[in-house]
Amino acid sequence: MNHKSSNAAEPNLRAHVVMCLLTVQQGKSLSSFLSRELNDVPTRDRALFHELLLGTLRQWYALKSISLPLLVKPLDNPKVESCLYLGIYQLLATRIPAHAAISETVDATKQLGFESLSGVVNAILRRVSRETEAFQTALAEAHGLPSWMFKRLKKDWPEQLPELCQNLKQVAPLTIRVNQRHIGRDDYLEQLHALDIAAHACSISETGIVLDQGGHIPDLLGFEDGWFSVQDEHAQLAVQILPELNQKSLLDACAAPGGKTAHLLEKFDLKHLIALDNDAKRLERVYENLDRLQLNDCTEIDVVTADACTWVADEALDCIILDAPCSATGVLRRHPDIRLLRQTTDIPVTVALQKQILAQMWQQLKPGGVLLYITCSIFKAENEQQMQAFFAEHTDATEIKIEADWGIEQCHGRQLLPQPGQGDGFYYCLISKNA
Ligand SMILES: C[S@@+](CC[C@H](N)C(=O)[O-])C[C@H]1O[C@@H](n2cnc3c(N)ncnc32)[C@H](O)[C@@H]1O
Repeated sequence: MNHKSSNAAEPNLRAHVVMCLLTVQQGKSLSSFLSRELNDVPTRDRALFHELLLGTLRQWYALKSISLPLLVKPLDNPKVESCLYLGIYQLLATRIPAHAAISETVDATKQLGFESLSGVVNAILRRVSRETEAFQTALAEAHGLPSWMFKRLKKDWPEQLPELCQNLKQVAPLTIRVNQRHIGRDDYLEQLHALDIAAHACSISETGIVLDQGGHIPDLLGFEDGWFSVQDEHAQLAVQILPELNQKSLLDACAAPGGKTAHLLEKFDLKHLIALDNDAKRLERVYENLDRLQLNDCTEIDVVTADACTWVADEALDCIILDAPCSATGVLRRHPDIRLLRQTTDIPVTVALQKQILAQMWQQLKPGGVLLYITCSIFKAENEQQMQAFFAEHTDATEIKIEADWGIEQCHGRQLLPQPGQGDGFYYCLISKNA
């Protein structure tokens, strides 16, 4: 990405953040470019750069709603608009002194070539800095979602809506899954505490630990030796829900980057595991993860690049995990760019793809076998309603009710919504094929 300014001055950190905000507005996901951009940032500034970029995206629509009334006429300029949101974010949600936030952001506006509009940015930021408390209240009260997403969630979760919107604006905790083949959770926690690392056991996942402070994960005890993986608590429930699978054949139908594949191998002594995905690049991460976790030689493993809409197994399988491609609205806290990237028109397309993959995978399952359908979506169209359509069309399918004290029971399956300090939004439905 070229983030050189139109004048000769080297762009400051805020200008660099604004260029990244613009890249997201143009439709690129953070995961496709963030690590490259971070490499261009001096080490001492990386944490600040990361916080400003993700924080502004997290609050994007809330910042938009509170800044609109401050404009005499619409800015109609995505770069200057981004400068404004970034500036307001710093004033209302960080400890950066107001004078520094304002001057750096106004400089960035100029460096990006908008000298004439820098006065508007300056005036609005000064006003926000004079009335911080009122604006902080407005920011906290804003739902912070694009209006189509808000309307859909209002329809799907009317009772939970206010809390849900607030929770979606939070930062997700850093959660790991302990590799039971190397060390037990209690032992690992004890070792972390002995190193003065604040951490606690997850309440629902049997293998999860929440790290109370961030940090550089590869430096954490046992990382190189495969003692743990980073994985959301609610994502860890997939393997907890499944029946015992020792000596069974299993297909992980949308496997990359292999979070659930690895967890399956940590828990069960499978006869055969197929990890399938249509993204060869993402599948490389499955090899890397299984290698680090030392899970390569405990089972016969095939990693397959193929389209799950058409792929046919050589032999029918005992169990299929279908972690379907989805809107990823359940993981907005970890991927705040999804707020800007996802469009309402994406949803029916995604639902149709899920339906096609599900129908194809169902044919690869043995009679008597089980399929676990998973999404990290909080939209009913991808979850409960997808399952209603599936059961209506597949008379050889019977739901196995997930009896649990977590999540919300749906007419089919269970829905987890993002919880403060805990897991993300996930949906699970367990289905058996009539023998
Ligand atoms: C939610 S992610 C899977 C996460 C993975 N199960 C884990 O736990 O690490 C969904 C995956 O579906 C894959 N995918 C999307 N469309 C697909 C298709 N038609 N066939 C196979 N895989 C597909 C994507 O490449 C992506 O890796």
